[in-house]
Amino acid sequence: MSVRVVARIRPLLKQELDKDVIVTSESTEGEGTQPTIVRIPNPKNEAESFSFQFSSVYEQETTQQQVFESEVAPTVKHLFNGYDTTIFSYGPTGTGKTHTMRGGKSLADRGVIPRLLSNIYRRCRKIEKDTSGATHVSVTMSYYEIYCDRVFDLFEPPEKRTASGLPIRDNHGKTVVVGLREVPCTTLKEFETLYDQANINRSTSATKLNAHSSRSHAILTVKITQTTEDSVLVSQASAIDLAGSEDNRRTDNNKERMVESSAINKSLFVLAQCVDAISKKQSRIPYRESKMTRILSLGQNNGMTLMVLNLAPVRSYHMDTLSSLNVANRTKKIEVCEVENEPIYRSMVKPLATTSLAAAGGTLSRQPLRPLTAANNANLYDREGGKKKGTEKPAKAFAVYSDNKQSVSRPSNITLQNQGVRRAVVNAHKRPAESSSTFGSRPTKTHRPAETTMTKASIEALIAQRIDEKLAEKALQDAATATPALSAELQKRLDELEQRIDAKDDDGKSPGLQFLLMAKQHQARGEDVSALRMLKMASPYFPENEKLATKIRHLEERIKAKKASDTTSVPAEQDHWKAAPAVSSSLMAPLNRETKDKPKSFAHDSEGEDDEFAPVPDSDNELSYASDSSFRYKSKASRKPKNASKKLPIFRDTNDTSDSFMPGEQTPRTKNLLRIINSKDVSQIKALKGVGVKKADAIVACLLEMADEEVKDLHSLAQLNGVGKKTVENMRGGLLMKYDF
Ligand SMILES: Nc1ncnc2c1ncn2[C@@H]1O[C@H](COP(=O)(O)OP(=O)(O)OP(=O)(O)O)[C@@H](O)[C@H]1O
Repeated sequence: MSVRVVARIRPLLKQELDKDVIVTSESTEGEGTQPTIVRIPNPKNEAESFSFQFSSVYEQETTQQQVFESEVAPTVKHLFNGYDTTIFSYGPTGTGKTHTMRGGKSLADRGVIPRLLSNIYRRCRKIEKDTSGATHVSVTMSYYEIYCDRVFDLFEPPEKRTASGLPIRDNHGKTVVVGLREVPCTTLKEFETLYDQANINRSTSATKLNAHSSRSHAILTVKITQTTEDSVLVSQASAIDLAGSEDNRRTDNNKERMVESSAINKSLFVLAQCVDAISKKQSRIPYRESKMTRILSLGQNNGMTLMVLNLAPVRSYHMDTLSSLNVANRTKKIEVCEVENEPIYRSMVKPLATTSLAAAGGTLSRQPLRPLTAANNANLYDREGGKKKGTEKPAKAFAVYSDNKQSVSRPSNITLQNQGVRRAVVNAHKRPAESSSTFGSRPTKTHRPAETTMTKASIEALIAQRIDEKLAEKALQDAATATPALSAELQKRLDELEQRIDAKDDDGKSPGLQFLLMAKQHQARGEDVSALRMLKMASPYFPENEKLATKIRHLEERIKAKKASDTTSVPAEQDHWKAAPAVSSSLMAPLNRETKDKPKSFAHDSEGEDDEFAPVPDSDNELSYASDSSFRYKSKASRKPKNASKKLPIFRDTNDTSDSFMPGEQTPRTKNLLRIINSKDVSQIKALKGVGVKKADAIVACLLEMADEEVKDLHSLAQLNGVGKKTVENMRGGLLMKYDF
């Protein structure tokens, strides 16, 4: 299933005015229903607006309790059934991330974390009571921050910190923080004391944009261990309060804050890159470029993931809000494996490892994945407030044993990294049950629950094997369609640099090197504007470094020269972090324009800031990181429709002789229709003539399957499942003629 993304718009702060509110919510199902759309004006043309659809949108007046009850409480049941959950808040500085996660001191103000713990303890007591003490539930937690790309244990007082922080390591595909304390915590009261104390240790400072700005990402991991006479089940909840992105043109940050801010922005920038790379199924996901992304492992982590996108409603956040909406919009497309942790039978418990797991949490290694369970649970996250059919924990499909993992050679042509499904496949291959060489590696009969028979086990093993085969097939297909990797030579150089950085990292010597690495990577891909940004972020770490200053100067000059020579198309390279909204520009907004606006123009019209935010692309696809040219808005005239055919001018209006399938000959009406389709926004698409909810859903499903492909012309549109020529004519006919100028 995908990451669930919800947006929360915070109320106005004292100094903010009603007249400056630009972010609003809407519901698709009519008045009184839960909004799902965030609407915000196009900064280039306020007569237009962009809409972004999420699973839920919480308006200004939403209480802490409402957010918790709707989003987090339903996950607790699954947590106790053995599923891991990750909840993280994301958004610009001062938008309410800490308020959402931690909240205030009063009962009503308590945020997601204290409420979650309160819920967990209540459930612990209930389980113990219901089983008359036969099940014992223990809760332990770790809490740490990533400050300037260094990891610090928040349960340790600051004076005990080493300058370089705690090292992180990869451990069988999981990121672990070495030496992190894992503290038992038996009551809510104990938790509150610990948590409050730890939060004092967290790095916060006053900035111009937030009097109590978090200067670090904070990760709380709660591990729940349910022990019965013969089994141990471990699951964990991770709650992550990310630091907010900062536009340093607005912060007036001093040098110290600037260094923090660079580190925050860099890690969030990498997160945005990871999100983009995952959603484009690229073979290289840049997780390693920041500790936060290594730990968060979006798309790699199993279990349920909830992203709360925090937004400020006012104009001063306009660009930051758009950037965050854009990233969140991509995040919702990330698929995560929903895998249930399996109980470990007590006779099989292994000795505890010496390191604490970070994102993986805990000292027990996770059990082998169970593809069948994962498949069964695809719809587990019940959002409709009740039990969905089939959302109950599925009956165990086959007996569960904690065997020693066997090393099985990986299929050579499957990329193992970064793909939840692929990892599931590989892990599945490690499952002893699936080994074709009988069940010899299974525990001996004395280790098994008495009621399990060999026949049943073999049937289950067969079923599991078939499922694994199917998953392997899918992984192979994915691998085949993945974007080609960087050249081997370039990749090698980047890897070497990464290793050097890793080595220095542990000494805490040079986080600035990481910016340089990223600058190099961007330059290698020809992304000069992003490279420049990275070099500038690196510069506080290398004050008075002439070479770096010269490099920055040269790059600036090159970008300027490029702009000058490129006046027809829009030369602005999209900065990933500041990326302009790639989504659904509103259908209604252009239609509602009262002024005689020209059709939306993406022409580059100014220097400076606009460079970063300038043009609003028609779709996600144009926000590619692949090359400089991919950041440009190609004039539509220069686009080659995929299946262009000169012989098919079938969708011409009688008054429109120019519209055909040839590049450059589409009328504004056709362009508008394609823009609406490519927005993948169900609410817009269903508003087209002759398209209902069902058809709109089918179209969006088709588009999602096409991954990065856009529908480039009417002919391609007519090829989509359930569309056809007539529907296209209807859709197009229903759009106002005023676009045909
Ligand atoms: N839903 C809300 N209701 C009331 N006040 C809120 C709400 N959300 C945020 N605030 C207030 O807005 C201010 C900024 O919130 P907060 O510190 O949580 O932002 P943040 O996103 O965590 O910022 P940073 O990234 O700088 O840490 C605080 O004064 C907070 O109390």
